[in-house]
Amino acid sequence: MDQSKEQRILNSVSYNAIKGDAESVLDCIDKYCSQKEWAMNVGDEKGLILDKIVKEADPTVALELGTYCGYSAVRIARLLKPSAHLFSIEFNAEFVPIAKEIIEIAGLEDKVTILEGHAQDIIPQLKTKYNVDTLDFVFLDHWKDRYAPDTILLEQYGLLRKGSILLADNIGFPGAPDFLKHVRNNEHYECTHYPSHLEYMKAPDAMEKAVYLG
Ligand SMILES: Oc1cc(-c2ccc(F)cc2)cc2cncnc12
Ligand SMILES: [Mg+2]
Repeated sequence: MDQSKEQRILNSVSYNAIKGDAESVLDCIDKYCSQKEWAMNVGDEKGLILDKIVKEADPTVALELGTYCGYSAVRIARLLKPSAHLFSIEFNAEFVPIAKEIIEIAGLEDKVTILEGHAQDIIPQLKTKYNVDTLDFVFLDHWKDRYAPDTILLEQYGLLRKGSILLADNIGFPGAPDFLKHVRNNEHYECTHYPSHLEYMKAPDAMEKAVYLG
C-alpha cells in the first residue's frame, strides 16, 4: 500500500535529522513541507510565536490538542524545564505512531505523553487518570469547531487556574469564530491577537492568546 504523506515526513526526518537534536527535526519537517509536500504543522513562522508564548508561560504542565506529526510537540517540549511535561491529544490513530517516532528522534520522548482519543473524552480524565492538577499552558491546534467546547470543558473540569495561558492556531484560516466569541469580551480572559501567515504559504493566518483570569 502506498505510504501516507505523514509516513513520508517521518521518513525524511528519520533519514535527514540528527538524532537527539530537536532543532534539526523541526528544520527537516519545515524544509520537507515547504519544498515537497504541504502539511498542517504550525510551521516556522507561527512556530516563533508559539516559542515566545511557551517561554512566557514557562509551563510545568502543558497540554496540546492536535498532535498530528508531533512538530509542535517537539517545538514545545524542547523549551520545557526538566520537571515539566507535555500531554498531547490526537484522535487519528494513523498519526499517533508517526508523532511518537518523530518525538523520539528529537530525544524528547520523556517530556511528552501522547494520549490517543478525542479531546472531549480525555480532558475529563486528565485529573483522575493522568494526575494533572491544573494546566499552565494549552496549545489548541485540532478541529476548529472544537476549540470553544473543549475550552469550556477545561474550565468546567477545573483544569485552568489564574494565569493559565491558552494559545490557539488558525484563528485566521480555517478560523475559529466560536472560540474568539468565547474568549474575547469575556471578563475571565485577557486576549492578544498575533497576525501571521498560514504555514509554508503566503495566505494570512493568525494566533490568539487567551490568559485565563480565574
Ligand atoms: O494549521 C492548520 C491548517 C489547516 C488548513 C487546512 C486546509 C487549508 F486549505 C489550509 C489550512 C488545517 C488544520 C487542521 N488542524 C490543525 N491545524 C490546521
Ligand atoms: Mg494548525
